Amino acid sequence: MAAAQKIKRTVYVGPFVHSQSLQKLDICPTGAIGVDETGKIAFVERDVKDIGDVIPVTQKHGWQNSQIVRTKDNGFFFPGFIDTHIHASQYPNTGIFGKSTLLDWLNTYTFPLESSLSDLSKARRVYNRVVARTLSQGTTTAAYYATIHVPATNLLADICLAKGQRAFVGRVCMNAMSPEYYRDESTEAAMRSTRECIEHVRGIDPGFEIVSPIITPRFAPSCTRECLREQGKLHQETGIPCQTHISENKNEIELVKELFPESKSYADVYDSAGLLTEKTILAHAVHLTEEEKALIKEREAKISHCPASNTALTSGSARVRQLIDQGLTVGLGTDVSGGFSPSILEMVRQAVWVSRHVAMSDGDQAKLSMEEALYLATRGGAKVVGLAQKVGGFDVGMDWDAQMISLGSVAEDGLTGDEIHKDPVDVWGWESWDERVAKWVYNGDDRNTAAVWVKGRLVHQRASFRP
Ligand SMILES: Nc1nc2[nH]cnc2c(=O)[nH]1
Ligand SMILES: [Zn+2]
Repeated sequence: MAAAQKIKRTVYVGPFVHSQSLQKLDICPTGAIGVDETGKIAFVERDVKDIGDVIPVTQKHGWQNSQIVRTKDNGFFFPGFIDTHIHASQYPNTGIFGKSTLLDWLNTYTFPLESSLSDLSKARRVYNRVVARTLSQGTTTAAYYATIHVPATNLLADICLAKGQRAFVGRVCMNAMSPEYYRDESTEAAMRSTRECIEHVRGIDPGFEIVSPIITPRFAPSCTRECLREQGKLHQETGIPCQTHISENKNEIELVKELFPESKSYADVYDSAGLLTEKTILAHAVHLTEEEKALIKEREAKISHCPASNTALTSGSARVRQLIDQGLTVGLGTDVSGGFSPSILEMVRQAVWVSRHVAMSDGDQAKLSMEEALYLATRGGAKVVGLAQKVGGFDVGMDWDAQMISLGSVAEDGLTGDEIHKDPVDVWGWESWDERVAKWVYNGDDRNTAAVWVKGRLVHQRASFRP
């Protein structure tokens, strides 16, 4: 059964920051957020006169005997990050990509590693670590690709539930153009395995409250038409979300044209199979045509922007400003291990940098601001995974999927050698709140992530954090 954690009513006291809109951050230095026993946000107070004395707030809401959790050291609460695209199975290869590009990278680095997770003890090591690592970096929701293996995929779902990370866990379907040693032997076999994993998740979390299955055709080249169609039928019958890759790399696009000459486009291959819907996550979308963008918008399919991966594999620079301006829904993805980091905070930076390079050729309007990239990492990502009403911000009625950021004490003289390593950010005391957030975005890392909650449950904390 789902880890139905009974939790205590808690008031989270201190500054909080979350996206108000795509362009605007809502920064509230004097906040108090009440989270009830089910992990839902019950109230949000913005003008706590003395955050040292929250009795008046607790009395106002009749929450006298609730637990109090305070920020400290120039800290603030921020919504949990949403990783809309990550290959849990590829985690050991993080940082290993050499000078490869997608299609050779798959054969050289990726298929060998993924196929080795048939060894369940290896899968256990990899999956325990990638869930622990991403939680430590504030990722409260992740859309995971596993491998073709049923036991290992079920294990990933078990680990996410046990550790309390919200997750979409996808058994990868690939019955074409894949190595003999690593492929589904037929459409029937692929669908049987996928259904087994869906039923496993239904068994451990019947309401998909924390862990949900997700139908995962790897990408068009690695599935026969029949296999794509069967997954499309399953997607339409069950309403279970689906994730895949699209238009990442120019050679891949040419390959799809050769393999599916009857289709009008890459997006049309998925659409013809019934895989292009409002519950579909399309990773990359670097080289979409105008027609494809219009079709994706019409189907309300979602986009996962994976800046680190697109740069590492020289796939291209996604025109995110254009995608947003044309009304497409965009979130961020680490795309480990095409991407070199499991950190969504790093993806916020990478999305800003990729947009700067686009701007150097397309003009300033292409630049993404820090605020916009943080929106993509939270509310945008929540829309991509279909949880926009539940997570991504601090609104009453949402779940407390949150992280406490601590920027450390104001910089003093006389730090000893080792102390300088404690905090990656130097705060001087004269910064505005906007400036503090900017310092976290551009200089911060997991050393600043003091604690992480999912649905009100404390799922990660640093030793320095005492709830
Ligand atoms: N980046 C990336 N693109 C893909 N396209 C198909 N499979 C993959 C993968 O594992 N990573
Ligand atoms: Zn991917």
